[in-house]
Amino acid sequence: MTNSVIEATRLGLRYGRRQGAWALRECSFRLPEGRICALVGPNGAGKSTLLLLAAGLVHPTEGTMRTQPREELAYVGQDKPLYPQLTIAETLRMGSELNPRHWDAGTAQRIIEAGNLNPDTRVRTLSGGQRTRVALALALGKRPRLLLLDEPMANLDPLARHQLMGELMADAAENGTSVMMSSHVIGELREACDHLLLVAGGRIRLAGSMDGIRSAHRLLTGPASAVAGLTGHTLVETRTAGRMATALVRPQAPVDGHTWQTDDATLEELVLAYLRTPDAPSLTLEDSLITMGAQA
Ligand SMILES: Nc1ncnc2c1ncn2[C@@H]1O[C@H](COP(=O)(O)OP(=O)(O)OP(=O)(O)O)[C@@H](O)[C@H]1O
Repeated sequence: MTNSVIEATRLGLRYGRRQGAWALRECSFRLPEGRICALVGPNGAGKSTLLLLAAGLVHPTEGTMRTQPREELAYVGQDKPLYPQLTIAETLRMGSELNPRHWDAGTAQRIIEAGNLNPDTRVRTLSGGQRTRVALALALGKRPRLLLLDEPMANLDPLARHQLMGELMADAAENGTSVMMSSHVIGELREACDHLLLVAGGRIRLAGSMDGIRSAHRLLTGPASAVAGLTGHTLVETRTAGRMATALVRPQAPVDGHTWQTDDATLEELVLAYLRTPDAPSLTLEDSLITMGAQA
């Protein structure tokens, strides 16, 4: 089995001492090394909390989080703390001084140049999107084994988003970097990511390789009267319109092809079906299951 870069076992976090609600509860999963993982879920699902735990910036209330040591991981949060009075060049110099053994000046510089940024510009004069680029240059320059990104592209225009995502993914592929990245833009994740973690209400709903999760599901279209006959399969969601129904299922046996038209579900269809149906049974694929003896 591939090494894990993250292993969460019955992980839970409650903000505040006693009365606070649980932001995450009973989360168990592993992230195999080398994956680019999309972290998806509605507002308040627990995505930022999970990334903070993976970055070692907060500690679990219960359970365990095995992750990478500080010098092997880079975390870029939503607020991108940079020193406003420093220039871009000074910011990168600070990065190299803080990471003397790992620093990859070429990569950091390439990310800055690709955004046509002048290294002598002060951070305080940069736009939100330009700051994102500097924060990513700093993170990638660190040459991390695990890169954690909390909605990294949120304030970028669509073109800059597409470009920076391309640069990020090319860099991760070249260096075998494992990435966990939260975003609400499913289209961008579908292109870039090969692994999925869907969180809702502080719980893991789907975990595993993107291909594995997609091939575990079928979208069925057929007569509404036949829905009752689907009990042999794991039913995620059914929707009826007049006499017709669509059903997202995890087939447990061959599907009756005379009754149902069978299609692959898109990533959007899968995510939305699970979010609309909080009671649908969760799925953690084997590649994401915590097993005894696995090493983070
Ligand atoms: N510092 C905090 N103090 C108290 N509660 C918090 C704090 N940060 C987050 N929470 C709560 O924890 C839960 C999970 O929040 P979190 O920010 O992890 O969600 P998220 O999935 O990242 O949401 P979004 O998509 O809106 O960024 C929410 O109910 C939120 O209100």
